[in-house]
Amino acid sequence: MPDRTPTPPSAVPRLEVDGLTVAFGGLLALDDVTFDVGRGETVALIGPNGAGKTTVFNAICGLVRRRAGAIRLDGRPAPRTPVGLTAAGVARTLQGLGLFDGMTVAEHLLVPLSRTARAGEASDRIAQVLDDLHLTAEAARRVDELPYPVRKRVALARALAARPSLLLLDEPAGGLGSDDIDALAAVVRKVAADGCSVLLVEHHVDFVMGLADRVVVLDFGRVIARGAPADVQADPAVEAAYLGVTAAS
Ligand SMILES: Nc1ncnc2c1ncn2[C@@H]1O[C@H](COP(=O)(O)OP(=O)(O)OP(=O)(O)O)[C@@H](O)[C@H]1O
Repeated sequence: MPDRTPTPPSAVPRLEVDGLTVAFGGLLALDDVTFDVGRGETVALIGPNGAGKTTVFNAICGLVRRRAGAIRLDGRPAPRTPVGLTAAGVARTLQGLGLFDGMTVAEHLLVPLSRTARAGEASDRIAQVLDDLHLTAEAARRVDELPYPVRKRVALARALAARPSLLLLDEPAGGLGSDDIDALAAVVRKVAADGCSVLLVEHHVDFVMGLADRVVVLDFGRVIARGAPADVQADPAVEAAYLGVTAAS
């Protein structure tokens, strides 16, 4: 008898990247990359410069053409447009932050809410996110007047404003000091505890190992290791390709 037991919804990963292959001309930037992120899970994608981490994000967001492979959200093909991805609960931060000089902190948070939330709901949500990210005092400040660590918090706050259920974080700890990194880790832990899935690209090894439930290691576009942080850290192939380099630099 075939097993007709329906798969419980919680068993379907929030994000599946399945056999993802991306080429830029003759360069194979991603070669058959497969991993998933469960609900409320934090998965880190690490690897040396040029390994293909940002290209994974760009493929998930429909910004690069796939040569092969599938990307699924809750078991269904992921939308490939920004509007479709936002509607599907996906939010992303960028390495370059992507903030708009001249706009205030609060105005940045209004952007992702303007399509969906009613006015009262939007202002309540903005107040909540500003509070969560310790940005209330800066709400009316122009972002170009703020120091870099605060600008980074604004970029994260904007990504969180619409309550994403999948958050893609591109080097969130880059350029931050240890106090800001600890505060960031606390925010990400809370977001994940509330059920949001997090995919994290990051070079800061201590931050990754302390935060991620699982780690996927890329090198030259291929997955060379995956598993619990301690197992990945102890993997000789990872040491040779990445962590040894990081430790020495
Ligand atoms: N638009 C593009 N056109 C051509 N080559 C590209 C493009 N984007 C990325 N690449 C190349 O694809 C490879 C993977 O780049 P990617 O930026 O994804 O690496 P990464 O792991 O994110 O690196 P880093 O840690 O430095 O951000 C690199 O060799 C890069 O030069």
